Amino acid sequence: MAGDWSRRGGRRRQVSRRRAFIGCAEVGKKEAVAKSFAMAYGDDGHNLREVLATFKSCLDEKSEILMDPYLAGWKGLVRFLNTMGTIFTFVSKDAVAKIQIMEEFRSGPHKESYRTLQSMVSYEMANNLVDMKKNTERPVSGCRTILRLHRALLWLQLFLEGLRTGGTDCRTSVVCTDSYNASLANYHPWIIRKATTIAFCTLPNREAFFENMKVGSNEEAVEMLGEALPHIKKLYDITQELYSRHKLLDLP
Ligand SMILES: CCCCCCCCCCCCC/C=C/[C@@H](O)[C@H](COP(=O)(O)O)NC(=O)CCCCCCCCCCCCCCC
Repeated sequence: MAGDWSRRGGRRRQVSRRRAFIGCAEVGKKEAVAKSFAMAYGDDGHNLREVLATFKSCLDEKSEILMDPYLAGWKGLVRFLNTMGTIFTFVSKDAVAKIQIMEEFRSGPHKESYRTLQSMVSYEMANNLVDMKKNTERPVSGCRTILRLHRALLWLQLFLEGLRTGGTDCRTSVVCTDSYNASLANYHPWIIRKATTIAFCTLPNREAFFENMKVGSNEEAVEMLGEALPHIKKLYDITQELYSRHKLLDLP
């Protein structure tokens, strides 16, 4: 009996060790995933100056938009967003999901076709990979994924311009809401618009927002925005023209 017990005990210990091992493995995997997420999107003392400069490096000699720095710019913006409070988690999660879709294309069997936004459009159009009407069976295309980030780039441009030109008494939440209503809001259902505008109310005043940007004084922040904005605008305009030419601006 005792033998059984110890055997049973041993087996139980074995099972619990195995469970524990699987548990640890699961925990380990979860921790590894969380760690890699934190490394990619955590607040590693984001440097917004570098992030916005990344967008400047997107254009190649043919004025095509390089995918890698474009995605790197968005990853940097998400890192910054993650310092604005958990209320924006639903936003950063959506952005991360879209960035990861594009990173998969960029590391997949046709990665060269995704080197630039222009090559992506040509490849996906030529191979009939773009869903022109809502057909959930088909895999999500790069064109529709980038279109969502492209629309957000207009919001970013309007928001940064509003911050740059607003006076010291301008309210970040108002600038953010106005920029959102003039851009992304047109593509979001009521519930998303509601959640987003509520989240905007938690934004600090302009002074505190600039401080969180960690780019020096207010004057230095305004100067940095003035340097970055023309490049962001150029990216937006080139993408808008590309999508308009291929009638892709309304992809579902
Ligand atoms: C500083 C605070 C910034 C707040 C962010 C403002 C943008 C608000 C976007 C609201 C998105 C809501 C959640 C997603 C909704 C999606 O349904 C919707 C449609 O996608 P689907 O067709 O696949 O469903 N997704 C989208 O429209 C894409 C949203 C991507 C948002 C990226 C936002 C990154 C923001 C980075 C802020 C950086 C500020 C820098 C300041 C110096």
